[in-house]
Amino acid sequence: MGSSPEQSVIRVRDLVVGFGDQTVLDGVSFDVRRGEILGIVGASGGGKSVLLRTIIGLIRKRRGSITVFDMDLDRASPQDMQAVERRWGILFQQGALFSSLTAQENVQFPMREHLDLSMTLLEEVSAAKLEMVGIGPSDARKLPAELSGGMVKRVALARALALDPEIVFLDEPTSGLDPIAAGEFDSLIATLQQTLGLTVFMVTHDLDSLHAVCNRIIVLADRKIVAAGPIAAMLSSEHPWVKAYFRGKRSREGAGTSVATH
Ligand SMILES: Nc1ncnc2c1ncn2[C@@H]1O[C@H](COP(=O)(O)OP(=O)(O)OP(=O)(O)O)[C@@H](O)[C@H]1O
Repeated sequence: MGSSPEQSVIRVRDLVVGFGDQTVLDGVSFDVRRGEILGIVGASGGGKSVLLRTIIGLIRKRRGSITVFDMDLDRASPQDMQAVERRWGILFQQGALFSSLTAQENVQFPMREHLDLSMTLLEEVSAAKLEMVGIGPSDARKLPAELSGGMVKRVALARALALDPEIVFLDEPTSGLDPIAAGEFDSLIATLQQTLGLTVFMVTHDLDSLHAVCNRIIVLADRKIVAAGPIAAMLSSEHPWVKAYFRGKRSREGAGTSVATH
């Protein structure tokens, strides 16, 4: 097929993923546009993480195509794949830092693997990445176990940004954070997206994140995409799950509060 519009950095078409008898995603198609923050929501166990992990190649799909930076991943050679992987960063659900390495060493890890930097430069660049996410020099020397949950997420984000990626994949980045820390993390993501021009693919349950930072939202239900669009489209959707999620009792609407961003 011909090439896609330039601004689509990820193109997923007719994706089918399953395990044994279970079909988790059944004919999912969507685009991620350059520079947007796309939120993925859906019921617990509905396949959000599976979708993320399939795109990055950790889960094998049954059918469909995934194109990243105009490269059909099925046709990518190992070298092509390596080149694509260098252009994305990933923040896994629990942060997934190496427990025996300090925060700064964790950030240096992908740099050591992919870049040929002197020790001095490695120190400087990793310190700058940590600074960017609000981690100062004394915390940079701590092990993950000595950091708070919010700090671990920040360090994991710095590590995801280590190679200056164009896309970052975030799997529930604010889960486990108190509302203030979650709000700070959201602001950080929005700021980084604006200053670095990142494209962000974010799996989340966090309604505040969806309201505050996502340009567009995709809703997964019954193995398919049942709604896609900005928050306004979610608030006016009549799909039962979308309605319950965005306008139900636990939503801002349901709680009777006005929509405010911070
Ligand atoms: N490696 C695997 N092997 C077998 N089944 C799996 C595997 N990974 C995920 N699943 C199944 O796929 C389904 C979707 O899981 P997934 O983790 O994507 O849900 P989710 O939408 O991210 O949920 P949550 O919001 O609770 O994190 C679940 O039924 C899960 O048990």
